[in-house]
Amino acid sequence: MWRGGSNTRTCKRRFFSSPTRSRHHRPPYICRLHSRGSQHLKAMAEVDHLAAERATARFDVEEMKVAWAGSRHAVHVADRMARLVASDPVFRKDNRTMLSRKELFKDTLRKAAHAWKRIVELRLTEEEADLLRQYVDQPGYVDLHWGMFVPAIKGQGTEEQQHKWLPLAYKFQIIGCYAQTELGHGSNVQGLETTATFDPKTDEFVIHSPTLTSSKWWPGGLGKASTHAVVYARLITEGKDYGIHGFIVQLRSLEDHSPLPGVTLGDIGGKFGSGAYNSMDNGVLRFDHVRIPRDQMLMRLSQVTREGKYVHSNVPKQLLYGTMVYVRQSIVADASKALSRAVCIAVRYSAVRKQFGSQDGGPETQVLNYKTQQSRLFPLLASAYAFRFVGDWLNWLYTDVTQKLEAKDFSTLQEAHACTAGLKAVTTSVTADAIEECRKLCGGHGYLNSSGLPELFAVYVPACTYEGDNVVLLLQVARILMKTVSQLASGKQPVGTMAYMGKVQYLMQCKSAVSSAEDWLNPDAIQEAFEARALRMAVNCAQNISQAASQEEAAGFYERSPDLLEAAVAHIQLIIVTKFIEKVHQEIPGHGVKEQLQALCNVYALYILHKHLGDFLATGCITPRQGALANEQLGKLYAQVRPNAVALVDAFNYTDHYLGSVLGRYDGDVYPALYEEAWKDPLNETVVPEGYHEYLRPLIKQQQLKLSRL
Ligand SMILES: CCCCCCCCCC/C=C\CCCCC/C=C/C(=O)SCCNC(=O)CCNC(=O)[C@H](O)C(C)(C)COP(=O)(O)OP(=O)(O)OC[C@H]1O[C@@H](n2cnc3c(N)ncnc32)[C@H](O)[C@@H]1OP(=O)(O)O
Ligand SMILES: Cc1cc2nc3c(=O)[nH]c(=O)nc-3n(C[C@H](O)[C@H](O)[C@H](O)COP(=O)(O)OP(=O)(O)OC[C@H]3O[C@@H](n4cnc5c(N)ncnc54)[C@H](O)[C@@H]3O)c2cc1C
Repeated sequence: MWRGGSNTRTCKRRFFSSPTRSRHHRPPYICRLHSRGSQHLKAMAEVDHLAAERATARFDVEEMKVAWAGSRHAVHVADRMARLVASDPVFRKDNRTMLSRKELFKDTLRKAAHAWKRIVELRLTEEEADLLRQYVDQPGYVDLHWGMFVPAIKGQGTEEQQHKWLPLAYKFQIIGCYAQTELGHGSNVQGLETTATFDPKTDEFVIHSPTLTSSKWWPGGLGKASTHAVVYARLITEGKDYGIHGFIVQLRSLEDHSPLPGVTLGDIGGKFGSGAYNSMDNGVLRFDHVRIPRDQMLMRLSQVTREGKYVHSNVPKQLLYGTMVYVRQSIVADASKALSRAVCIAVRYSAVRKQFGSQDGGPETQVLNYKTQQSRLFPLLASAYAFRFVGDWLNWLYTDVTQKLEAKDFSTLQEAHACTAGLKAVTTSVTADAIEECRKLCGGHGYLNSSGLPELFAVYVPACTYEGDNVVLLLQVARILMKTVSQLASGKQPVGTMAYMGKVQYLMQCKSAVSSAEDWLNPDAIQEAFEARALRMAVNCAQNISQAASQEEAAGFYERSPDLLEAAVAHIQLIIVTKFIEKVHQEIPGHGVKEQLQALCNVYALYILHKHLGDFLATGCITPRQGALANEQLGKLYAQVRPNAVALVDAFNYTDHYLGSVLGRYDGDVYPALYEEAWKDPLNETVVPEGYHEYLRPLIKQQQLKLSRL
């Protein structure tokens, strides 16, 4: 083993004591490896430091890959696309955090262009192309082009409008973004100020930014790349303000990319962290009476006639928010990806890392064997699987609602809104916190950029804000919960994910029958406790709001909003638990796969129960003794997960390129990688740093002079 410390220390001392080394030297450890020839390096690379961990797995990893990806086909396609990206030098990303903003942005343009070239050359399907872009793993204008601009036209454009604009977008003859948020308003969409005033004389809309706060602010891809935008503005015709509507507006010349007359635009500046979301050109945009033809108003939901008459189709006006619902749904699926990446890094590294516990010169303890490490890490592993399955279900729900909308059935619109908003809020908040927890689980090395975790955190954390601030979205769920509770008295039966509220008589007074730790393995016991908790919290809020008799209902809601948030979270956690339980009830092929998922499902549910024990106790759903039994069972489940942990993260099937982490390497050969990575830092290009002669030497000399005078 290379870790015969003394050699390394000698090399290091010699290296640091040599002031005359040339630029781009290699560190002595690496030289030593090279002097032994590439054969030795190859042998080193082939060592699987995690082989022993993989050997203890009690299930078929290949079949778990299928369960995770959704189908054998999905595993196969994802595998092909991940390898295609990993083997292409243009998609290199290990230097990303060292690039300046300008270099990073150019690198993003280059990657996007190259990805498109490969998609066309290889005639990739839409599914393959989406995966390829995902594995390129660098936020950029294409995300908004495909993710919001195209869906906005599809969802809100008429057939003629789709016919005109979509082929241009599909072939990248135009590049589009989604320009909704303004400097003064993001959450409050109805408060947007940009105006689109119809001029019947010319059959045009005049798009204008009347105030500083009406400047569009944040849209991704707007700053530097987009030629067009779907702009949300207040529609004014015949002197009347009809509220927010979408318009397709050209922003830049298709010849030289310069802004069109009346358009002022640019990038809004650097963002949190190195690399990360700085590859995206989030932009600012102002209009000075910019004219567009009337037929560039997205007219599927409402129209303005040639004469300037406003006509609203007989559909709910909230369909205007359809693009946001679509993206919120995809963000839930993305949460499981980001979370599983972080967990994969932390689990593999925790199996490699050893601290303390050596007896008689024997090996030290793998940190993964510490119960505290397990109790912090395994719930996150379980959450990654939970979010994956609830994401699949949400995708089904979204497709189902879309089909119903096509048939003018709007009955499930509220359910789609509540589920997408609530699940987006809970999964992104948990994932952002979990990435940070994984960083801590990796100790000091987790703080290095080369661990991949700082960048993953920085790129992920805005997910708690974009597509709806999580608190604002949870309050939407709470409002729907309150509406549902208020309708119970009239005998209206709740449907979909609210259906459990129909069992109000039972759930308000039921007592958990759990009397041993093993009883908590019964899914019915879990389901009942979660349903009772969620319902009782919602009913308590409703009672508190109505008891504030002197107040208007809205004022009561406002007063009680912190409690309402918690009630909304309880409802969403119930959905996640329910969908996980439903998943493990299905037939799942593969030796031991179902058993592992069952264990993870129980970990997820009992961890939430333990974490929110106060809710369960305060609402009287369980007793303190039952709470303690749940915790006892949780400990047993962690022991069950332990031998399978590495294989459970292998099942995510991530390439080392996609993970982008020296700590999460598949082969677990962490230390040489960490060591080599350090030398790549630009600061190590010279042994004596720039600035030495200007600042360090004079300081040291001055101090020496002072001392010599004493
Ligand atoms: C290392 C590198 C790794 C890289 C990879 C890491 C992974 C990264 C993953 C990336 C994934 C995706 C990338 C995405 C890019 C993000 C780009 C971001 C884009 C944006 O942010 S776009 C802007 C989004 N803006 C918002 O979300 C605004 C939020 N506000 C609102 O939605 C609304 O204003 C509101 C809902 C809060 C309030 O609306 P309002 O009209 O005022 O009405 P209310 O009075 O509250 O409600 C009225 C009724 O309408 C119902 N309602 C509200 N919304 C909807 C809806 N969407 N659908 C259906 N019904 C709705 C509401 O329930 C009320 O009903 P009621 O009258 O009570 O019956
Ligand atoms: C990285 C990134 C990319 C983005 N991309 C786009 C894009 O492509 N296109 C686009 O149009 N927009 C985009 N946005 C904007 C984004 O959608 C908004 O920032 C988001 O919707 C939040 O709105 P806000 O900034 O107005 O927050 P605010 O609403 O100002 O939030 C500030 C605080 O007020 C609280 N708050 C607000 N309202 C309430 C309430 N009613 N009750 C209780 N608390 C409340 C919030 O919880 C938060 O704590 C992006 C944002 C980011 C960060």
